[in-house]
Amino acid sequence: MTRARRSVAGGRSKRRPAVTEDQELLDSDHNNGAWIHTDPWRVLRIQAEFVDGFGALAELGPAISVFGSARTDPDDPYFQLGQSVATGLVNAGFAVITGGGPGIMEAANKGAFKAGGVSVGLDVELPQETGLNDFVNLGINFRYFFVRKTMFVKYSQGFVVLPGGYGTLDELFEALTLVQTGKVSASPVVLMGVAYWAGLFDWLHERVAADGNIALTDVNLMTLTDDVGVAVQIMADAQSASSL
Ligand SMILES: C/C(=C\CNc1ncnc2c1ncn2[C@@H]1O[C@H](COP(=O)(O)O)[C@@H](O)[C@H]1O)CO
Repeated sequence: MTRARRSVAGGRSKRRPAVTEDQELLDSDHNNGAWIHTDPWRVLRIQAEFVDGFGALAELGPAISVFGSARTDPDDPYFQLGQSVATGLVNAGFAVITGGGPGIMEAANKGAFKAGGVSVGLDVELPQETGLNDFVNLGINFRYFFVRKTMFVKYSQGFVVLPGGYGTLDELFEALTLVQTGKVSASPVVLMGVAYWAGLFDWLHERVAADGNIALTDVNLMTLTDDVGVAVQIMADAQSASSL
């Protein structure tokens, strides 16, 4: 499979930025108030990222986003799980979308790539940026986190979430919030790594739902499984149901 690597931001160097574009936008005291003049123009750059992202992904077809830790080693069992579920998703006719970085992202891209599928990496400018992993065949570089997050949601029909930290939790809860509030049509969310997620799942049941802050149906937006076949079948069933 040929590799199409695109940079939404254009020919940026691979040097680590001292200050990222997100930081310049979000730190309001940055640049001694120069933002008063630069932010209105920054909107055009943000707009261009949306345009380029939409252009690159418009014809992707059915796809599943796989989220998980950037720090998982290739010899970790969760790396193997991420690779296997991505292979299963490709065999079921899905493209696989990740953040394009190391760890679980690389595992999922590897599984998709080696299965001959479309392996998307949505990379983002970070101070500790590592660049796209070697198993991405449709790669896009974003400067703005929120633009990139829009792409995960807009071009995925479901989400598979493996163990991870704040980044993964942010992506998981964004997907859940959008489904819960009806901002996107019901999309399956599968958590893989039952031992890892069980504590969170129990807390959501026993504390968050019990206190009335979410409904039990909100907890049930997620399925916990370690079984690749089950995860893939959930995505395939949802896809068939949505195309009826
Ligand atoms: C931390 C290291 C590299 C970071 N590189 C990343 N590249 C692309 N996407 C990333 C990166 N780090 C986080 N993400 C996104 O968040 C999720 C993982 O975050 P977590 O905090 O590690 O759980 C992941 O799904 C990405 O979308 C050097 O090791």
